[in-house]
Amino acid sequence: MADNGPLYLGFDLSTQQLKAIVIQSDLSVVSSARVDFDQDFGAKYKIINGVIKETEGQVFAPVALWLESLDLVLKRLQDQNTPLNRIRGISGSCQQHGSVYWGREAEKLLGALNADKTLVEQLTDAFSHPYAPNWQDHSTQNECDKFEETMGTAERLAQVTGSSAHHRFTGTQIMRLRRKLPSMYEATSRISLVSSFLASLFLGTVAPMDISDVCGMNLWDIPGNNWSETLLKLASGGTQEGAAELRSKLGEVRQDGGGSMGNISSYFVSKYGFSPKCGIAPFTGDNPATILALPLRPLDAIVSLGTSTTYLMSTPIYKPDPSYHFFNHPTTPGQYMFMLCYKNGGLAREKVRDALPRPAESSDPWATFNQHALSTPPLDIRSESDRAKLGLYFDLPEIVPNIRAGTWRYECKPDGTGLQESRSGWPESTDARAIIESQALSMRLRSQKLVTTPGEGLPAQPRRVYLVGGGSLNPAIAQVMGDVLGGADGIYKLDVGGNACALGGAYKAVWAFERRDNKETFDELIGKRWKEEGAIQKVGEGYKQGVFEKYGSVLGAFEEMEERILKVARNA
Ligand SMILES: Nc1ncnc2c1ncn2[C@@H]1O[C@H](COP(=O)(O)OP(=O)(O)O)[C@@H](O)[C@H]1O
Ligand SMILES: O=C(CO)[C@@H](O)[C@H](O)COP(=O)(O)O
Repeated sequence: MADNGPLYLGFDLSTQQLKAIVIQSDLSVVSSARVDFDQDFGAKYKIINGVIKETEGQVFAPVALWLESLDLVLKRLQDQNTPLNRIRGISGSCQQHGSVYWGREAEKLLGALNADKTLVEQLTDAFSHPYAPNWQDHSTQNECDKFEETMGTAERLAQVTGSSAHHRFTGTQIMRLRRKLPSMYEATSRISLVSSFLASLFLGTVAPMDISDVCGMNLWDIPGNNWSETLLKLASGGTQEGAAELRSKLGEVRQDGGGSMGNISSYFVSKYGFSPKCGIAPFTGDNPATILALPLRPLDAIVSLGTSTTYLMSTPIYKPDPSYHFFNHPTTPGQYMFMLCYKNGGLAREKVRDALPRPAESSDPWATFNQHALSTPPLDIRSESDRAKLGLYFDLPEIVPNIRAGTWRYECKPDGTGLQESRSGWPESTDARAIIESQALSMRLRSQKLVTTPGEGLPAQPRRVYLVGGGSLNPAIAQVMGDVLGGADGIYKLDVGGNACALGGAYKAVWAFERRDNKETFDELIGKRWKEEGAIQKVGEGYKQGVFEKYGSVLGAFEEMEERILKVARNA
């Protein structure tokens, strides 16, 4: 490593952990550290998988947990002798949709932090609410109905805000909390997204929201590039004054994803040795940051296998639909991020894994799951007379399709006809492949309009599929994902697969502070410095003629299965 060049720090504050990664201008990684919420603070904050679950479908995280985690992750970087004094810029990525409620003392407390004390000791009184609603929350069906009623249809709401109404979207969450906790809402001076909350700690003042992450609220009018007055009014009680008050709690939205919002707060200078000149770039959502972890080309897709599973593409075409999401691109005006998001990702796969016999204590906990996933043929069709097996494994109520928690097992002929619920079910060992197939079939179904043929004679599919997030470490998941989704050029994983969003945050910091004349685009700058070798690894063939088509034949049956279940099992 050059011993005097600038360094950049990227964070990822996601559901189950806080990660930090330090890189150089040439994008090489210098050091990284992480705090695992359950391992480090599980008992103290009574969290499971980073969150607390309550009645009515509420899911939230204690804000104090994140304050403690920030001090701890910085200490861990310091303990590795990371030269924090050389960090020129910081950015980061955070779980989307979560909201943090600041009280009237917030600015005063943020601006007067003393390095002899911890963040949690000094900032507990800065909040009007000690909890941040989490993206897994599903307590807001009433509010979702109102959002769609107010705009007329789900399609119209999606046209304006990039998404139809979603339980986890911040606008519906704010509307519910205002109804449930009016005095808390009244005592709130500002509302941050998780991304602008983390940026605020570093800035020492409440930071503006980010132009991409703001699209996860159902409040931002994407084509109009402004808050939707109609939706602000709805979320704040139906009056003009209420809308104005909410607008001021939300604050201005920063239009530029790059540049500096200001220098780092003196707390971090005194306590951890940061340079007082270190700048803070806008932080964004973890999914927008993931598409910044590598130069994405048209027809490339990213599948993020974290707590949630997401499917991401970058596109210049704004084509919203109630079954998926559009966000502004985090760095490039005129570009958009297409996203599918599933609640039933990593934890649902873990549940199937844990129903199988446990591998020996010392070996990979996924060994048995992987062995079954790889030894089961596609759709468990072993002979011509076999029927294809299709399942849905929803540990939590799903987002799209909007189906309650449950497990369903169906069968159909290999050509997709004759769909019926499986009478005898199937052994748990078959679930290992079936759950990965099911998650991938859902993504293929919903993204099919966005892909075209990547080469002559090839069916429409992504060019490359990049896997990131914790699950990308799993070779069996990579193989089955590729079988279903295709990927003419193969399936790849990022070498820092589990750290992709933190890396995207760090790349964003490099671009934010080093872009030429404030004009050079993210793709131009990162494209020149990013080297494929050492950054990604091919982990699967992707498109396999015959196999891809086999899954294509049952795609209609998969959709029909969802529709049938939806009719009887719509979320309460
Ligand atoms: N080898 C593995 N195989 C499959 N899944 C894994 C493996 N290692 C980690 N995971 C999954 O990764 C998930 C965490 O992913 P991560 O991207 O770090 O989560 P988040 O960013 O949501 O906190 C865990 O829930 C776990 O199921
Ligand atoms: O709700 C969404 C996206 O809409 C989730 O993707 C969250 O952003 C949390 O992500 P992970 O913790 O799974 O990374």
